[in-house]
Amino acid sequence: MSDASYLSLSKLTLAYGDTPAVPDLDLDIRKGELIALLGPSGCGKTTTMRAIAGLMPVKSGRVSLDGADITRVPANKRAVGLVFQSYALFPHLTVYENVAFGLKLKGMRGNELDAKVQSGLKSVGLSTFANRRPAELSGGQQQRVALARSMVMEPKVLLLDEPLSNLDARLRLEMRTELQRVQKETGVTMIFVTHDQAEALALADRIVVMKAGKIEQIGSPEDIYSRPTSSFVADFVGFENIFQLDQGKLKTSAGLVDLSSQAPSAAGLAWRPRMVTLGSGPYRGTVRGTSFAGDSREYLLDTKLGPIKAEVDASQPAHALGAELAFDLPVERAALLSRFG
Ligand SMILES: Nc1ncnc2c1ncn2[C@@H]1O[C@H](COP(=O)(O)OP(=O)(O)OP(=O)(O)O)[C@@H](O)[C@H]1O
Repeated sequence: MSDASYLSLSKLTLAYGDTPAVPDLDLDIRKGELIALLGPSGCGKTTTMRAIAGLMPVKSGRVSLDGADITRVPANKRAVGLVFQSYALFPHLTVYENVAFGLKLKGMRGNELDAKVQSGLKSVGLSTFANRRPAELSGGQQQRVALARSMVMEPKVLLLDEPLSNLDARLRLEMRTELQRVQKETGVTMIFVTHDQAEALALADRIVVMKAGKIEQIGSPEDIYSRPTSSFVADFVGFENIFQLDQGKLKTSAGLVDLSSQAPSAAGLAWRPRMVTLGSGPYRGTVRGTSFAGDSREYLLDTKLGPIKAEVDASQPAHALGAELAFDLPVERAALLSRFG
């Protein structure tokens, strides 16, 4: 095992009966990494997590962890923790008893048990809530109990399935920081599933973008945000102006359109709205829609390239609906897509 493959999925194929869900997946995760599995509904995120946890039979391929093949090892013998979106706390047990539950099953008792539970509660800031029951806690606090309950088991890998999706916006931000802190403090390898790109960008060391059971791109948050390599990833992370290149020109519904400078070698180009130059350039558009977003203003333009979205600083003079504007899609600012469609 190298450092780069603490948890390794090799040619992993997963199916529900005869319906394939994940074909031939390869993924290597380093010890101590915080990984986000990101992708639209149905792309296979949960299925992949279930296979790592041992809750899904593997059709073919291999899962290895810390140098051992765990493909056929039962879930409770894998040292893999799982935190569900619904927390799954025992309602009749106190916070303390919930955190102690798994340790007791392992036979831990007395002072050793007490010390572990106290330290688990402390690590998520819930020491003073030990005697409450789950129903007497906020969603964020319940999530912390679920986290503490998994962490005290000292898993080699902790899997979190949409861990923040049941929380309101403020708690979500709070728990993001909390998750990151616990992960950095303990150094546990964490994989979390999300379909929220902002969450993945904010939390992860590396993001794995999945599409239809396959990995579309793996990279740092900066890579995924700024350098998507396919039109699918570009679209998923908020690029709006996405074009296929054909003979060095932009392919549009009205035919091929020249670029404003030499075409790079790529299958396609993509621009975020704020990468579009508004007010000068070789193209013309008519303002069809405008929306104000505090710091910026977004324009929807009707153009011969099709609809173009541009975003400018709100301090710039506003343009009225129907105004004719020049614009540019600067080639040097575009994301270069090596795969289109
Ligand atoms: N119990 C099941 N039986 C049959 N097919 C299933 C089952 N669970 C999931 N699938 C299928 O497997 C594929 C992957 O589903 P999975 O739940 O892993 O996706 P996901 O990315 O986690 O989606 P979501 O974000 O909606 O949870 C989908 O095509 C889905 O329809």
